[in-house]
Amino acid sequence: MDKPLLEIIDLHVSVANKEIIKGMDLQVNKGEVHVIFGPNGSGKSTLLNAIMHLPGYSIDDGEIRVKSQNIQEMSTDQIANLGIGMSFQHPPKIKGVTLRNFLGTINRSEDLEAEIRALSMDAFMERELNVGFSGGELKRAEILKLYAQSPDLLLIDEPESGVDIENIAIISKSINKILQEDRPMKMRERSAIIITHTGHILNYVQADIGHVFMDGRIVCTGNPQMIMDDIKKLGFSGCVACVKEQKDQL
Ligand SMILES: Nc1ncnc2c1ncn2[C@@H]1O[C@H](COP(=O)(O)OP(=O)(O)OP(=O)(O)O)[C@@H](O)[C@H]1O
Repeated sequence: MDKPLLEIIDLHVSVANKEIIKGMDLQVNKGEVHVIFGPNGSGKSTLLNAIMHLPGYSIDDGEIRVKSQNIQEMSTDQIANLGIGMSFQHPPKIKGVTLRNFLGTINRSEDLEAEIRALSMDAFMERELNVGFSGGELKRAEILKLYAQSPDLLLIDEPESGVDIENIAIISKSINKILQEDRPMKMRERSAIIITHTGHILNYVQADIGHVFMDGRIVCTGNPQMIMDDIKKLGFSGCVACVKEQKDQL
């Protein structure tokens, strides 16, 4: 059995002195795609930002292990070098650095030029990174960045927000390529955590495990499509009622 790619144990994270993640556990194994659903402001982005040790996110308790290594003392760069890549919900603009220069410094893929064309990013290569990019262009650039980086674990924050249906299909194709969807499941080396509001991405990217994240914790885990169907029918208030009912039965 391979070691888990990511283990999160009783994690507590605060931002601006406010506790946002209140004790959560998660394990991601090689080849698994996890999807996290949750209401606005519940702490989903905070989770991904904390895994990457971005500034402003304080890990107050608990542990994050990547490939069995405790990453507590590691910098964002060191975590990325362990094989974790993140695409942001709101990617930062970087003036003075072109998309071409940026990709050149991180590229580990063999066929980047083909993927630049597949994501229709040819015309953006000499532009400053994310400066003036539209919503769809930002997301295509983020996924191209992940493609170049070819990480073992992809952290994808809201790939479909601000993106039209055609672009979701283009972005998903690229995500599937990174996730080696052409291989039988057991042969896939890469994993992902995808945060989604609409669940639209599930029409294109096959997810194995779904989680509902509310008030700083995972409150439910199961089949992603079934969870999404329930959320569409009953809303997140339906999740609250379901979790309460299950607790009452214990
Ligand atoms: N730098 C910050 N300063 C103060 N509060 C912050 C900061 N960053 C995040 N928060 C707060 O932390 C909470 C969780 O935010 P987060 O972005 O993780 O939620 P989310 O579940 O990803 O939300 P959404 O679905 O709306 O993107 C929110 O209440 C947010 O206002």
